Amino acid sequence: MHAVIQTHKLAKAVKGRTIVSDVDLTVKQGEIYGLLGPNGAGKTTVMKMLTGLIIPTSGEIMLFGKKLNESAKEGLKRVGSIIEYPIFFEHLTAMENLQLHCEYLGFYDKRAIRQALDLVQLKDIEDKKVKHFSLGMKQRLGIARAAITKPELIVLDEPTNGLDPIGIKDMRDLIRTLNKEYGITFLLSSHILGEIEQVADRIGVIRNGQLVDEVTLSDIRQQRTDYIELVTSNVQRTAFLLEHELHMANIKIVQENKIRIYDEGVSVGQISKLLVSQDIDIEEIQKHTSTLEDYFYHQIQGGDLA
Ligand SMILES: Nc1ncnc2c1ncn2[C@@H]1O[C@H](COP(=O)(O)OP(=O)(O)OP(=O)(O)O)[C@@H](O)[C@H]1O
Repeated sequence: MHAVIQTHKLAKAVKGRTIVSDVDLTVKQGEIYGLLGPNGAGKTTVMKMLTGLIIPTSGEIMLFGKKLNESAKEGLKRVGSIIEYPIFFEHLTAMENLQLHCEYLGFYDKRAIRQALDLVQLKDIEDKKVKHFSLGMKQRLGIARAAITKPELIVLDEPTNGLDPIGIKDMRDLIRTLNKEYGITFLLSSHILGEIEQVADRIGVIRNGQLVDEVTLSDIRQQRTDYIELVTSNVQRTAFLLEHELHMANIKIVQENKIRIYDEGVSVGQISKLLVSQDIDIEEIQKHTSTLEDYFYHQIQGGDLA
């Protein structure tokens, strides 16, 4: 599939301190890509480089297949973004804010403004000043502003930061709608796995300024393995019984008194019943499910992923 963003060894150092290094990131057309990492990992810095707000110290950015640099910023016309917090003129209405933005861009089209406001479903706000908007409404207005020029890519830095659960769900629905119905590719960032996994197709994990992994959520879900772990003083006989009585083929003795059963379709109850009937002591038996958190915890050890 066509790459909307592709970076090669992207790096940024500020006053001699490296904050982002060696980032090879690919965002494909039509996908929702989530950049996941703890606070301070470098997400904002990467997004600022991708949207031309700061200049990389080294490395390369390809935007829509063309190099992005100081003298070649064409690609940015196809990008809308909210980096950090969306700032508006608080004493003006949504419409007035968007009009000013369009004038600034040299692109004045009242219909486009109306469409953008409709797109984010901001209603009954004709006379309302932005200072009376909730944070969720401001985020929506930010997306409307980013969407005015009908971008093919929207970059959102922590779009759910500070929102309440309903606001978070609304934002997620909005991103999905814009992605599915308008084919807009998204690059989002978050430090909360639970949020990003509900909306992203693919996740890039960033830690200490480096992209440590890039995975699709469906791949991780397939890799997830569930097993039953059993502690007993008689592992040999237990293994024998499981194989011969319950016809299990996927058993592993992991310690002298511990067995893991990876076979599917067998319950803790069935196993307990068999072993009790054979007078085998069970010190412990438990089903383990490796979660997405487990997966990412290994990627971001010591991080504050929620
Ligand atoms: N202009 C700058 N000067 C000095 N340090 C900076 C600058 N910009 C970013 N940093 C530092 O680089 C690191 C990465 O910052 P960045 O804002 O990209 O992280 P982040 O992952 O977006 O985290 P957060 O969600 O907290 O913003 C942080 O330690 C930050 O303090």
